[in-house]
Amino acid sequence: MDKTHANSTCSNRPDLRGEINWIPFDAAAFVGSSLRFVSGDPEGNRFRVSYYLDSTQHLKAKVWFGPETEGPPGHAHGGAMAAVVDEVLGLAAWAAGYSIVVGNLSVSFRNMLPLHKVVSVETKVVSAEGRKIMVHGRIYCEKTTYAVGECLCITIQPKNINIR
Ligand SMILES: CCCCC/C=C\C/C=C\C/C=C\C/C=C\CCCC(=O)SCCNC(=O)CCNC(=O)[C@H](O)C(C)(C)COP(=O)(O)OP(=O)(O)OC[C@H]1O[C@@H](n2cnc3c(N)ncnc32)[C@H](O)[C@@H]1OP(=O)(O)O
Repeated sequence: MDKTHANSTCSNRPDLRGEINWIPFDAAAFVGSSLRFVSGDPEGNRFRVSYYLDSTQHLKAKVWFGPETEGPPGHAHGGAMAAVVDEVLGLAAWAAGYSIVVGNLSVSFRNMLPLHKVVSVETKVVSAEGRKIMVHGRIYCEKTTYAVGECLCITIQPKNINIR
């Protein structure tokens, strides 16, 4: 057997089920098929993602970090975590009704994230002032926080966006 996978859960389907009271959120139906970089390959070895809304309508995600997200040996690349924060927090603004792109993203890496792990992402739209929508969030599993993100989203004209 390939040593890399001998002790991993990679060959098993990661459990991306939501928590109690989370309702599945169909991101592709909502924003079109362009959102592929992080969540577009549900059978792949990079990320696998399921989206949900919690009981307070905040966007949540379950994310599996596969072997192709590797940075430090056995752990996720910081850019992989940043990409997840970018997509999930940006999508949270869309789910809250804002047509945005991300203008500024700040990510603090708090703990190394082991490969093959399923983690949760929580989001909260914390303010909306003019065109500036601030979304906060974090990647976590149980009591461990892997990354914290602050995402400044800027509204754009929906007519300038080609959703497909
Ligand atoms: C894929 C993204 C979506 C693309 C649309 C496609 C389909 C839509 C459908 C679905 C999408 C759904 C979900 C997407 C969710 C997540 C995707 C991941 C998120 C991304 O991956 S998304 C790509 C990366 N993203 C960019 O590629 C942005 C490049 N950039 C620009 O397109 C412009 O730069 C823009 C539009 C941001 C602003 O340009 P602009 O000319 O319209 O407006 P302006 O510059 O006047 O700024 C107005 C006020 O925002 C302040 N402001 C602006 N930028 C700031 C910054 N960085 N920091 C602090 N403040 C900032 C100004 O200071 C001013 O503030 P004030 O009014 O107070 O003076």
